[in-house]
Amino acid sequence: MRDPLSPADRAKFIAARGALSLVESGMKLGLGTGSTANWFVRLLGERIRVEGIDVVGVATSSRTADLARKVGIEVMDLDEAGWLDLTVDGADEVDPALNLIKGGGGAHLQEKIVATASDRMVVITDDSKLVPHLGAFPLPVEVIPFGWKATKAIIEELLEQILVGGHAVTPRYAGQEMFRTDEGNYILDLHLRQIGDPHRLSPLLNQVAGVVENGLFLGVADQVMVGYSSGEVHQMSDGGAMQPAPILDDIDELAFLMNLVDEQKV
Ligand SMILES: O=C(CO)[C@H](O)[C@H](O)COP(=O)(O)O
Repeated sequence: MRDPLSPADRAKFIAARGALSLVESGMKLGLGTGSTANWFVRLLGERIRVEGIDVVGVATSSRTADLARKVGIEVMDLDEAGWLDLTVDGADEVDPALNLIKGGGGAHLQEKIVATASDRMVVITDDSKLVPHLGAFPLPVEVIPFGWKATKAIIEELLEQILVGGHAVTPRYAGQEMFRTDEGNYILDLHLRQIGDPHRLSPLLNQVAGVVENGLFLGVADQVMVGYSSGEVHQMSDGGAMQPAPILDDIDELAFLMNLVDEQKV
């Protein structure tokens, strides 16, 4: 039978399934944002439906909160939850030291707060996001709207001082309007090609007045689940070592996916 998922979605789906095996009843979970994290949220809803496990979720965006409630996950805010057992989220780039670029969906501020308020952060990704060095993906920086052009100019000057040319800073748009984060802020995308020293760049960016948070997640992720379109999933640990990950077999995958197809979600 033809797979209802495209190869790209199969890889994201299987990474999310790999992380599902880390969830235990009683956990407080951070729920990431983006197409890969959405698979995890849908699968978690299915596990709650089938097994009746008792978990609560803290969403990293209003989009994720809406989806989580829809699939039957109890959603709390972070202050109510206090501290989280596990956060599962996607990424735009992952290097062998498990450093990340996030914020392609513009949610990296809440994502970073939630991930760092968790005992463990597990990244779910397809293999296309694995890179030897961060920086080919534009680095998102959330800035407050007040004086954002001045903030942008200072970031450009900073990049000029610490990088060897060839970079650009572009405001993110959603159609004709500037993209707004859940906090009402703007995103500047830094086109850097390669980030030589992310540990140096991250605090420098965050020191600029008007910058709220950048999308570098350094030393935040504990583990990475890498999904492949072949249906395999591997766990990557710090240093880039890979080993096959277990998959829970208590979800009727075909029925779950066909249901989404019927609802035209796939
Ligand atoms: O950081 C994010 C949102 O701010 C996402 O996790 C990242 O953009 C990956 O998204 P996707 O799973 O859709 O490729």
